[in-house]
Amino acid sequence: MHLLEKAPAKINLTLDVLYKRPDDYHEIEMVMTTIDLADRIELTGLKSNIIKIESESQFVPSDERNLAYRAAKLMKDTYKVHKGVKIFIEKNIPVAAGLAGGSSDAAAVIRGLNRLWNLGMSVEEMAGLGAEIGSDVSFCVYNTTALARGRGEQIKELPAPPSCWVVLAKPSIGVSTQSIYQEFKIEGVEHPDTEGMIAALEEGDFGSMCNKVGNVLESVTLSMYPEVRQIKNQMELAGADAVLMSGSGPTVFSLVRQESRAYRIYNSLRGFCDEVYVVRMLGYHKPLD
Ligand SMILES: C[C@@](CO)(OP(=O)(O)O)[C@H](O)COP(=O)(O)OP(=O)(O)OC[C@H]1O[C@@H](n2ccc(N)nc2=O)[C@H](O)[C@@H]1O
Ligand SMILES: Nc1ncnc2c1ncn2[C@@H]1O[C@H](COP(=O)(O)OP(=O)(O)O)[C@@H](O)[C@H]1O
Repeated sequence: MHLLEKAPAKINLTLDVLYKRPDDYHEIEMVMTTIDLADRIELTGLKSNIIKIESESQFVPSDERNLAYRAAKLMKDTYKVHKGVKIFIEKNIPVAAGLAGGSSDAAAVIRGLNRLWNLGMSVEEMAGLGAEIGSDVSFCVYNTTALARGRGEQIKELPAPPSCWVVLAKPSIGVSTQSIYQEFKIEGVEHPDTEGMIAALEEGDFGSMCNKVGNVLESVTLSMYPEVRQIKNQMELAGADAVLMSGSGPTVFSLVRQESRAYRIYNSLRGFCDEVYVVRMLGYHKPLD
């Protein structure tokens, strides 16, 4: 048997750090949503009891370091499944970019194997298992717009953002999430208005959503990588309605109401940034005026 799962990227509309925990993780609060830039995961049942990873991308490991492999292994071990699977990953999401590509692949494998092996898991069960792989995997299992708390694994679904354009630009550097959290200092931090962002989504208010974006990790990554600041400045100059770095970076995104302006930003960035995308938000809330 053979099946497909889409694994979309996420962006952070907010990311706040509340405190550092004794287990060395940070207690966080973030509003995230999925966008129409996705990896494609193909699962094929195998008679032999192995997990095989295939991808044409040179950037993802094809062994047990791959988060998709770890998801399949965890599913097999937890549910004592004595069957094999081949996982083909069509990689479209930039790697180590703050877009949760690896986490989304892992989540898609969990959703897909739940179907392939008829395990009957609920979304909550799949998200709980996903949390054992990484902090962003639970959100990716839900594949929606949500408030994530704890170390990222406590998920509360929210209404989808008002429909708009998203321009993404990733400079040609990879950023280690761990190193950004390590450099982060809580003293003097300007916390984003998470409640205000939730209210903006509930009201479907595009302008208010743009006013409330904020990410406390942004200044850490901007100070380490000047090219990220350059992209941010360029997007602001080209007329974005809101500009923010996603996750620990280095991808920066613009939210834009008008399609023509989204392409103006896209064209203004292509000169000095190889990876630029224009996509839409996923999910539908309310059309813009
Ligand atoms: C910053 C965020 C925002 O969505 O995403 P990305 O930039 O990676 O997309 C997440 O918090 C990242 O999630 P994820 O990449 O799954 O993190 P994990 O693999 O669990 O952890 C990687 C490392 O980040 C740090 N970490 C992660 C989550 C958290 N709440 N506190 C932390 O301090 C820890 O040092 C950990 O060792
Ligand atoms: N399926 C996968 N796709 C992308 N990266 C993966 C995957 N499996 C493991 N990785 C590793 O995970 C790290 C983080 O990748 P990714 O999830 O793309 O970034 P981020 O957490 O910044 O959104 C990379 O160093 C990469 O080598």
